[in-house]
Amino acid sequence: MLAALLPTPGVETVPLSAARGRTLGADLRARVSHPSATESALDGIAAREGDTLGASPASPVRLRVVGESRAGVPFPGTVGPGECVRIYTGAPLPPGVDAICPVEQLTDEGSEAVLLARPASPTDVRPEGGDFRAGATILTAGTLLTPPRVALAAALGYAEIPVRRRLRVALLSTGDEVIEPGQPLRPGQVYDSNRYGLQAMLEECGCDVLALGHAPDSPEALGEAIAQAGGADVLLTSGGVSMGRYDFMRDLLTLRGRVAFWKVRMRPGGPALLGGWNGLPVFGLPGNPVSSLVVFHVIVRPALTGQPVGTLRLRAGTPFRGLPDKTAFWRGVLRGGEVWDYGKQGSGVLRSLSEANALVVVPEGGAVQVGEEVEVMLL
Ligand SMILES: Nc1nc2c(c(=O)[nH]1)N[C@H]1C(S)=C(S)[C@@H](COP(=O)(O)OP(=O)(O)OC[C@H]3O[C@@H](n4cnc5c(N)ncnc54)[C@H](O)[C@@H]3O)O[C@H]1N2
Ligand code: MOO
Ligand SMILES: [Mg+2]
Repeated sequence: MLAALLPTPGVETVPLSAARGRTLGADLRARVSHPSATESALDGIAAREGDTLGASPASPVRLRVVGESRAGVPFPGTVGPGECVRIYTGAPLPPGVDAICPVEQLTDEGSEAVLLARPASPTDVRPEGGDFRAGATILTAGTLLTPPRVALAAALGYAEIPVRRRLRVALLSTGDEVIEPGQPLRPGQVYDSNRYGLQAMLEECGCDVLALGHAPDSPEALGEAIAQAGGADVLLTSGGVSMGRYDFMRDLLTLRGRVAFWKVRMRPGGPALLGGWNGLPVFGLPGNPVSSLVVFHVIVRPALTGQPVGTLRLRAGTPFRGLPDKTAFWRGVLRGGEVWDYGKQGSGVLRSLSEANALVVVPEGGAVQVGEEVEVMLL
């Protein structure tokens, strides 16, 4: 799917402050080492380890204080036998020094420090390059820039970084009965929840949304609406992909574009479609509100972002039924380290999707008993 249909977006440069949620466009090598020098992890005094070995409350060790090393302001000299410097967290270790005694284990008498315990070095020393070394490739192209990775990019020495251009995704709701929220609702009509849910999911994964609004159930109107998607990288539609007389998406794409796949052995989301229209990839999501959002979660988002859906394994607190010919993605809730069936699994029950916090993946033909482990996607 990725190789055949989706464009590889170009790369642009953005300041680090605008990088969160973007995808890295090139490998990043460390421009510096971190730490940039071997430094202390504690506030205390730094000395030669050999001078400190016997220190205990019963036999304190006295060392002459010859200066201090602060973060960013190293001690300029060398520390000799019987000497020490005051040192602070992040400050470079002066030459000759290899042990840190924290303030909690010494008395500072001004010109002398009295050590009451033997330092627990080398754990309190952070070696130069212990996090990363200058020149090493630390972040690779295609990586999603989470907040810790933005911080890491800054630590590597980058003020701006190459990121993949945001995908421009056109979004179209279909259905004669589908109307804008806020209007009076006649019996049989439904507010357009898919448009807002899908738009929010697209924004969450860093896409620019081209809102095409809504088209009624006619091939002509659908064709006209789809033609408005020019300039987008991908089109997402919802509704009209199943078996009804007024479900036109598949026929329309078969006649005027192409269909790469229609129907996926999953529930919800069974009638999902992937096709093309003048070179534009088209995801036809089912109209049922839960189905469209679950297909987005399981298929569309990984395709758009290149990021696999993370899963974990949890014990089932309730049984989960399986389906003979489909993988089921049941709505679940996490409770006491287990996952429980939310119930109300109908594809139109949007409220249960909003209250669930997990999709429980039950493989085709399987069923899960209480206490068994099951694969879970967090929502
Ligand atoms: N005979 C069969 N019938 C159905 C099958 C099947 O295999 N055989 N599949 C069912 C499954 S599974 C699903 S899922 C739905 C998919 O339906 P469509 O994609 O054709 O969607 P519509 O018919 O247009 O609408 C279905 C349902 O969703 C509501 N809807 C549509 N758009 C929106 C929107 N933007 N916001 C909120 N709700 C929306 C619509 O009113 C309908 O209730 O087909 C089954 N049928
Ligand atoms: O597969 Mo449909 O999506 O059950 O409702
Ligand atoms: Mg239908």
